Amino acid sequence: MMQDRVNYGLIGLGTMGAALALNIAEKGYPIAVFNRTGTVTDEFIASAGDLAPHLTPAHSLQDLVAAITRPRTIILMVPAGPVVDAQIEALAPLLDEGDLIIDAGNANFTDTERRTAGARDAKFDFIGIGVSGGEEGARHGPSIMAGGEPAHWQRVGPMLEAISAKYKGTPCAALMGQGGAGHFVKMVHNGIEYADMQMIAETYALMHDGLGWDAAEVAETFETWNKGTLASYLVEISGKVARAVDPISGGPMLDAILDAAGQKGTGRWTAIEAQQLGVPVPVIEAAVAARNISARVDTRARGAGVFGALPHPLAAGALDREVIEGTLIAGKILCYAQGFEMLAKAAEQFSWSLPMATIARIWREGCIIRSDMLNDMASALEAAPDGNLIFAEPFTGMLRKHEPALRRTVIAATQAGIAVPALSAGLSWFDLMRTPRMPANMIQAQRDFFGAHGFQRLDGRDAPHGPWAHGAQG
Ligand SMILES: NC(=O)C1=CN([C@@H]2O[C@H](COP(=O)(O)OP(=O)(O)OC[C@H]3O[C@@H](n4cnc5c(N)ncnc54)[C@H](OP(=O)(O)O)[C@@H]3O)[C@@H](O)[C@H]2O)C=CC1
Ligand SMILES: O=C(CO)[C@H](O)[C@H](O)COP(=O)(O)O
Repeated sequence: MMQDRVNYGLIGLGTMGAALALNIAEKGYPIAVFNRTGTVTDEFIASAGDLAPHLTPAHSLQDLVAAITRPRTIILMVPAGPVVDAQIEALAPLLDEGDLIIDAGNANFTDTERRTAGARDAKFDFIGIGVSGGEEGARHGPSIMAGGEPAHWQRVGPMLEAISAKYKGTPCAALMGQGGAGHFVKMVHNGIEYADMQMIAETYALMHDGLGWDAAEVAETFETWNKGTLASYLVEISGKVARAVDPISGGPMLDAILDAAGQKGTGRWTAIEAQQLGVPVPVIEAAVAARNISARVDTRARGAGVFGALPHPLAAGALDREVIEGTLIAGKILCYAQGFEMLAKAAEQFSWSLPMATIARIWREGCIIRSDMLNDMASALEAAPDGNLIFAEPFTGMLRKHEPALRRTVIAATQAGIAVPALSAGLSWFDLMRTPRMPANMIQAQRDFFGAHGFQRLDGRDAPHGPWAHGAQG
């Protein structure tokens, strides 16, 4: 049998790497694979079935590099951070001119910028790509947000498009821009993912704790919503999750799961970068904070003991399924508007020409935040790439329609002590976005009082300081 010509290699046969390697091999790109723990490689090949002939196992980095024909393209699918640096360092002496390392994990974009710059002095190239879709997506078609130069995209774009998800035949993979652009977009994707998940979880609390619905009613609600405006992967899986039965207790699976959300960092990075850019993304920030609070299980139990446990049931007739659906629709629009505004600001700050409409398009399939709404978002961003989605139809009209539901929900939830931090952060942001005169005049006066920072007058007259300036303290 003729040997496959292998141009690709992959390091890290964990959840994502194994699935991605099979996807790549299946799409006609034979690939050599290496994993730190060699038995994992052997088990991977043994279970690869028909694809095994297109997968070349390697048990050392030297073997991996030797198995790949030049110019080599080697994909890293290992934990973000120092592990990526260690892999690059170990690979560097083995590589030749024109070889390319692709970090496909969830790297912090600043690391990708640093590594890209470092590779300029080396003989190999380096790019970072964001991959979303979990294990299933990696295996059958993820959404891919690539960083790098156009020449890199020319080189690996056809393979990335081939393995990506397709939305009505269009590949959900695209070049975002130079350096860390791909990983930045993936980071914001994950920030939105945190917010979307948190808002869904808040609606679950309203139904479960507030209205006292059982798991079947909650599941049926998510299933119904998934047939309408909210149709999305996260609402779909929430229905499946709510319907799942714990094989041990026989009760709802959700009732058996500890209420402490994990996180690997991408949501937190989104909030940090948003602050650095001066872009308000309060829904995402609230979602990150809610995960942090969820992890403080003991403190919450102490708080319940000292101050009385919450939540209480909702007042009779306070909310129903339609109102909560409208609430989630409004919250989702507000959160995506914040995420896209952050991307537009980053493009300006980092001199990236982020393809805003394309980002919405490649998120329509394959990724965790895929949803029907992204189709209209792509059209709106096509017309106004720098525009805030709340000012674009159909979202302006949808917000007008669903704002009363969001407000009613936040009021009812607050009265019952059902915390809805992401939904209420969305509402406050929306309220501020339509408040011509904020109380920031008080802040300006305070700043001038204690620090002689000055302010502008509404009437345009010169007024470097207020009448308190002479007695300013501190
Ligand atoms: N899981 C998901 O849904 C998604 C994950 N990602 C990102 O993809 C990357 C991989 O994630 P995932 O597949 O879930 O992770 P896993 O934990 O499933 O796999 C990690 C892989 O990295 C290897 N590895 C771990 N530590 C080292 C090390 N010090 N040196 C060399 N190899 C090491 C492991 O090898 P060994 O078998 O020897 O332990 C394993 O192959 C991460 O950056 C993650 O954030 C991106 C999108 C979705
Ligand atoms: O990138 C992903 C999905 O898009 C990964 O699943 C990531 O791990 C999710 O983030 P976290 O673990 O912080 O919830």
